Amino acid sequence: MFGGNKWVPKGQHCYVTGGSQGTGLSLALILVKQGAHVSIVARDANKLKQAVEKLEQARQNSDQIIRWYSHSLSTYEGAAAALEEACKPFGGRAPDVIFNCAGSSRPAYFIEETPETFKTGMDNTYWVQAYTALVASKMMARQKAKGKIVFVASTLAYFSMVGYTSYSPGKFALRGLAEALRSEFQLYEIAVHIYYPCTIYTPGYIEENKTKPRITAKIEESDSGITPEQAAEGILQCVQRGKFQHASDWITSLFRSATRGAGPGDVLDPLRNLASWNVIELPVK
Ligand SMILES: NC(=O)C1=CN([C@@H]2O[C@H](COP(=O)(O)OP(=O)(O)OC[C@H]3O[C@@H](n4cnc5c(N)ncnc54)[C@H](OP(=O)(O)O)[C@@H]3O)[C@@H](O)[C@H]2O)C=CC1
Ligand SMILES: CCCCCCCCCCCCCCCC(=O)[C@@H](N)CO
Repeated sequence: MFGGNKWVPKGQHCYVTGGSQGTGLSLALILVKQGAHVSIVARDANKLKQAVEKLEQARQNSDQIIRWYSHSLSTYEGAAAALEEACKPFGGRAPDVIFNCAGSSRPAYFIEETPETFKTGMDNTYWVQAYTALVASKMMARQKAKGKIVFVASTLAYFSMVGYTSYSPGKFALRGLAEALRSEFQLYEIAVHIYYPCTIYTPGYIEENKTKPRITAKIEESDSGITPEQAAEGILQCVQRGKFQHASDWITSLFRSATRGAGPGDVLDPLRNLASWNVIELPVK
């Protein structure tokens, strides 16, 4: 209760999806520096190789297993193959922690979406994390392993706005999944966490800005954003503080406390609710 059992990465197998760049790579680096075994998964093999070179430079001891796996995680087959391969060096044992960082966003006006782009939006927000949770939890339950599963959502999993019709529904869905799993996985002692970042200055952010409607970018100016290192620290804090849900910025905390769902709140929520009671509608007026 008083933080006595802080999770320590050293010697743990951390499975980091989206670990080839941005937030996932920053997280992988922190974990390697703290002595963890780290497996990173993404699609582009070249980026993965380069990322592993960086991780190797941060290695703390010769026992650390640091590997990359190239798979698309938005299909069940890809998610299952990636996890199976990554567990081989550990004798097939499930990872201690699954960090679901993979995801991407392609903002646009809704009427510009096609059935394909609209569906890809869901693949790269919801399925890209949900299938990994499914294969990993089957493995953990079968092995009676008390693992941890962490999701990375977004401020846009608490509220949505113009430009994000192909992105925020999938992030909202991750929230629904995490809340259900938090309840259900008490059966297996698998811990579930979900982190809600605001804007993160990453390669993915540069990419999404190429299609972002100007009005969307304008509204986002209220959010000062964080670095991938700060986001990685936020993800780690979820696990180390044993927090089911966590955000690193006040705007996201405001939206969380105003739309609380089934997760536990904190003592500042009543104050936040007072503060957000009228302002929260700003972006849609
Ligand atoms: N940047 C931001 O402003 C915000 C980001 N987020 C969320 O945070 C997470 C990290 O974002 P960010 O750091 O910007 O990431 P980046 O866009 O910079 O990197 C995304 C990573 O995920 C991998 N990836 C994407 N799609 C797939 C897929 N289908 N299968 C396997 N790997 C995939 C990419 O590799 P590859 O393409 O080679 O597969 C890459 O490693 C994402 O879930 C994102 O939605 C949330 C709020 C704000
Ligand atoms: C007093 C309250 C005022 C509230 C004003 C509204 C502020 C809007 C902040 C939007 C933040 C979006 C962050 C997530 C971005 C994201 O997930 C994408 N970059 C996708 O990667």
